[in-house]
Amino acid sequence: MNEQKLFDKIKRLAGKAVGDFNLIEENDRILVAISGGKDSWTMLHVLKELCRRAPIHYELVPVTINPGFDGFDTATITHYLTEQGFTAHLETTNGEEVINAHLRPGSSYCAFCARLRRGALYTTAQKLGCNKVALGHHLDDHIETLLLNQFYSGTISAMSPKLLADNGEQTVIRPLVYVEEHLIDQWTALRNIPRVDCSCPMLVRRDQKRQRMKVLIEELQGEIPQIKNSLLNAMRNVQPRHLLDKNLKDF
Ligand SMILES: Nc1ncnc2c1ncn2[C@@H]1O[C@H](COP(=O)(O)OP(=O)(O)OP(=O)(O)O)[C@@H](O)[C@H]1O
Repeated sequence: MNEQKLFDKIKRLAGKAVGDFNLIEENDRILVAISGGKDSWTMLHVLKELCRRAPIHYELVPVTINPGFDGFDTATITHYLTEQGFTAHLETTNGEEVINAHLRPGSSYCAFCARLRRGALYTTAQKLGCNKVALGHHLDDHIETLLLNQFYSGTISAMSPKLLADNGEQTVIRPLVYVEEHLIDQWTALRNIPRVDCSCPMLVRRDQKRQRMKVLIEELQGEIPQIKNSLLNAMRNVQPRHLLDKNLKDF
């Protein structure tokens, strides 16, 4: 597929998610969370294009949380945002210091860092008058989380495409929920989109459990070609009657 066809496909899938879950409404001011990685850049391009053609009015406000790790390349992020016609909002946190001081032994560095970042995103959304926060999680992220939670946490849950944040103020949206990661990989490579990583000292050991889920799904895909769609459908087709949760059913 060429660059345009790939982008059209990604845009169609994101547009479907926006419609299915009512992700964007009139006069929304959406904080678009930009890590500098492929997923968030793709989300920004798609939302910008959908915004251009939308029958309703909404605004996009890209925001990057600088986690404070040495080497985090804010210059590339600012430059690319400016090139795309946006103003860069950078918020610097002392993430590394907080993590080093408060992370309990055995807890996940990445998960702790993500929680801190989420807090910083909500605070920034409030400061900038944004009622929504858009995150770049794609279909593979959703189904990996579904498996991770079953295998390691003993819950049947994943990530919602639309969820009121814990602070009760902002709504988190995930417009790439239907977009497979390989489409994003291919499109960002063809389009020469810059890739900035978080420069975290744990980067090489990062998310090993998630990586395991990724490999497992890839392995099974040989045998079950529709596995990703099937897992996506499982999240849309919960049958509490056939589960064991006493909170969902009287026994
Ligand atoms: N430093 C950050 N500043 C702002 N938003 C962030 C930051 N890091 C992550 N996010 C948001 O959270 C989403 C999920 O983060 P995660 O660390 O899982 O990234 P990822 O799957 O590698 O995505 P990406 O390719 O965008 O980096 C990102 O797509 C982005 O929207």
